[in-house]
Amino acid sequence: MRWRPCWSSKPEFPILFLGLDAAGKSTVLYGLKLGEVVTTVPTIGFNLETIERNGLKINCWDVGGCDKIRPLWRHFTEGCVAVVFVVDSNDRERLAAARQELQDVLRDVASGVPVLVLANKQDLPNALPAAEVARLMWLAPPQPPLQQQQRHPTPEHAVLTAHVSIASPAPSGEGSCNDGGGSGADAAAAAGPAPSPRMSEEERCFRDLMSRHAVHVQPTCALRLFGVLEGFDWLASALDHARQQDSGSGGAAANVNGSSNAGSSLGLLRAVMPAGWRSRRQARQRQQARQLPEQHQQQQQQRSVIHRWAAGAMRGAAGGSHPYGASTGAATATKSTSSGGAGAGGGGGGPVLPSAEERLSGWLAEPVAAGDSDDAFLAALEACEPGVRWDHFAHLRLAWLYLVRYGRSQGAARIFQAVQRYIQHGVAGGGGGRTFHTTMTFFWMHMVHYALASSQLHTPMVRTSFRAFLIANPYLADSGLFLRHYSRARMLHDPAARTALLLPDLQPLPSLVTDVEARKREQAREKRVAVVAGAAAAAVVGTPRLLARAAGVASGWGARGDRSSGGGSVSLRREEDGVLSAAYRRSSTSSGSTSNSTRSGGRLRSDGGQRAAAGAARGFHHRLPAAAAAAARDEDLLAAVLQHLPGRAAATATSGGLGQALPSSGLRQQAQGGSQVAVGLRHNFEGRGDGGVGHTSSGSPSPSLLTGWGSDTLPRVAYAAIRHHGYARASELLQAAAAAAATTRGQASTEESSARGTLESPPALAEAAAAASAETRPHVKRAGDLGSLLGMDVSQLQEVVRDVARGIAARLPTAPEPAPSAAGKSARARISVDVGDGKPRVGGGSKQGDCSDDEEEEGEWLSVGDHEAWGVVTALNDKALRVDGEDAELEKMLGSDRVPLMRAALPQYRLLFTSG
Ligand SMILES: Nc1nc2c(ncn2[C@@H]2O[C@H](COP(=O)(O)OP(=O)(O)OP(=O)(O)O)[C@@H](O)[C@H]2O)c(=O)[nH]1
Ligand SMILES: [Mg+2]
Repeated sequence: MRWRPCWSSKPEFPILFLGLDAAGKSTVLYGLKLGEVVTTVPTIGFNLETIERNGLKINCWDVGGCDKIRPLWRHFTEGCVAVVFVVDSNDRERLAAARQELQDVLRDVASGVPVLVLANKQDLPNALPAAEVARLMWLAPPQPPLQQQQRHPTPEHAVLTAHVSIASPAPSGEGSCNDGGGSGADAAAAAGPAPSPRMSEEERCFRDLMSRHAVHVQPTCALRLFGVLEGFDWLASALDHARQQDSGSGGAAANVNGSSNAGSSLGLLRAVMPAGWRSRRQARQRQQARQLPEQHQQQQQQRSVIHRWAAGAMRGAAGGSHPYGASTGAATATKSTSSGGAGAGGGGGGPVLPSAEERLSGWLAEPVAAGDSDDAFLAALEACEPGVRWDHFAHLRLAWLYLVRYGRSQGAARIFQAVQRYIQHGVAGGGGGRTFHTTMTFFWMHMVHYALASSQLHTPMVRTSFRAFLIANPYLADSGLFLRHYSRARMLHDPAARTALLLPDLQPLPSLVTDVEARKREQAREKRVAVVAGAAAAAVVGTPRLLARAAGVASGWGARGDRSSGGGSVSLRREEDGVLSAAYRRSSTSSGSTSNSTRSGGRLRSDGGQRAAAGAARGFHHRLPAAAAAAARDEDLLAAVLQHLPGRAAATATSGGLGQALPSSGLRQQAQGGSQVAVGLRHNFEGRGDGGVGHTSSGSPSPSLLTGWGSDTLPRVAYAAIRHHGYARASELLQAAAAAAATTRGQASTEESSARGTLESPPALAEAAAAASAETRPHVKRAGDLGSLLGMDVSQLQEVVRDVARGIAARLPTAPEPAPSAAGKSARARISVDVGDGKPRVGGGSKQGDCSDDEEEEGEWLSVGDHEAWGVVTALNDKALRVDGEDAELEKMLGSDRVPLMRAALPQYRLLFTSG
């Protein structure tokens, strides 16, 4: 595409991220942008992100690498000032293909443009070292003639020997095939052709091409953000070098620093680019256009689509709104980002999908035939048996199955093969007239992939049950979903869409699962939490005064700590919206009873409720009865859950009858009781407006209620409920489940506090219960806002399913440390460091409980990522912190004599200290 100048005050550099599919381009880009690892799905089209460094704006174009998209690369080359080529070092078989693609694309890139090759995925055990990647890609200096080399007994030995011979002389940095700061001339010397009679024509050609560029091979692990910055340091110096050379030779490089013609990136590019390259390229394009008018026309179309997306992204119009509205649930997990710029705008809440809802309800209501297993379905499909179901349901199912079983790359290939083969056999849809549609197949495969990636983060069951997958992603049932991205003309009437992958012309397909916009916001807040982490660290070294001061600073209360007060505690609590509450509690001990006060937001309050809730946090259980946990059939699970809902509202509700329709589970009676409870609880919620149903349950259900709730339980319940009752009534059930969770929590609180003998008073219990039920309030409110639960649509139901499932999962007593990719989705961490008696005690666990009186203090809360929270818990417990902050800040926080102590004693964990 033609680079369009952006008249901003800062010079801009367009940089291209290229590489085969799944090499890690998007991961690298967002690692660079956010300093975090994001969850990706294949990029269909491109991502465009601006990174600002040292007063420079770098526009990074991350273009999808799958084979169907690679022809698009050339549209992006014009005007780029650097190429970042990402290689999967673990994918040995495709190194040659990667080299070929690099060669092809560099033909369209101006001479002198530096090329940074990232030998990515170095963390994988089979990854080739960067030097070996360089050698195999002909980026390292050529080997001496064979007769001068040792003969290798085995290929493995050859690789090893070659690796040593290349890597050892590298003068700067591991795996560098030429000096990072070196000029293009240096690179040319390294990669250029050498007088080797053994060199093939192909290699000679490649080396000749590469000799026009400065090249650097950098080992990276994008998942750990290792090596990436080093690579870009090289790139920066290479660009700098190019500019200096250019200005030295009288070029217009003064523009770079914003002097004459300031801000014109085009001016900058012209300064950086050697003269004449543009006209050569244009001439080649003209020639191609003459040769292949149709192809040219198609290219023009693609180009205009890219233009539109890019313009959207440049304007920041992408906005991050998810194309499927609320239906994709998890707050931190599912929004599309500025990927490719949403030229057509995301459309906010998105339309209700009545057809999808009906269709999904219909699918779920279908009886599952005895032999209808996933294996049987695939086997019949692969054997092209005539009777195999071949409709939208079947397409989704086959895409889901292949992606779950074979993963991203292999799965995609199998989907294409299966569909193509099936159509070729003429068995699809009664035969005749059907042809394979590349763009349509791609679209659905991508959407299934996206749905899988975004929902599995918080609902693992979507990987094991196709029906659960559908429930979690109901928008997929809409067979017209593609119309949100493609015009009819493009998808249905353009013959090119059948044979090639056309980019959507309305809005880009989602390519990132992580909500990048939210991440950016969170980062801004995370700065502040470092102070709290400092407070926690101070607690470890036993400095109550510093702890107090740090905590005070952290929450803007002023330094109130006092060594003589006997200390206090800092507690952090992460909320669903990513906010972390921080509270410093000073404690004073008198006559055997502890009376604590929490100073927070300028108010002093009793922390009785907090203590009660903290008890609930530690002792909280949702016990699912063994019968239910073992229930193989979803219907039985549903019935068991209904049976164990608290009985308080049984007397008040008579109209719901959710369980009455349960046809064949044999648990009708229990379910019936439960259904009444469900409705009753809802009424109760609505009536009181505060959701306070918890401990007052007159049915006094067993305190061992609902253990075994996992993130899969609720989707299973929901599935069964939807099957038997339809969406509307199922939503009531979910409300009830949420309420049950709250109720149980109240009971657990009682149980816990009585066991500890610390709290028996009803008000405290009430507080704990209220705090617990507050969680369900949003769900109820959401439903209430609709006017009637019966009006609840698919997307809202979906939201409830996810929210509640997440809530319940988060409450499991042994909440595991969140996986990196799941950060921010489900785990909520609570940390407390008590230094009351001068000996720090560290506590941590999943968040619940101590939220009873924090609501008003929201403004005072600090944020922290899950990793930080969990990291602090783990680290403090292990007594293994690595303090990696500015010495000056540390000293401010801890006193200069303590810095070495901290560093020595706590080597493992990184805490960034800021002064707040
Ligand atoms: N083990 C490991 N996995 C990585 C690394 N970098 C990326 N990945 C994973 O590789 C997969 C592909 O990463 P992406 O960033 O989406 O790859 P991409 O190059 O953008 O792929 P396309 O968009 O299809 O062109 C993801 O599952 C990443 O988590 C790495 O350094 N190590
Ligand atoms: Mg990508």
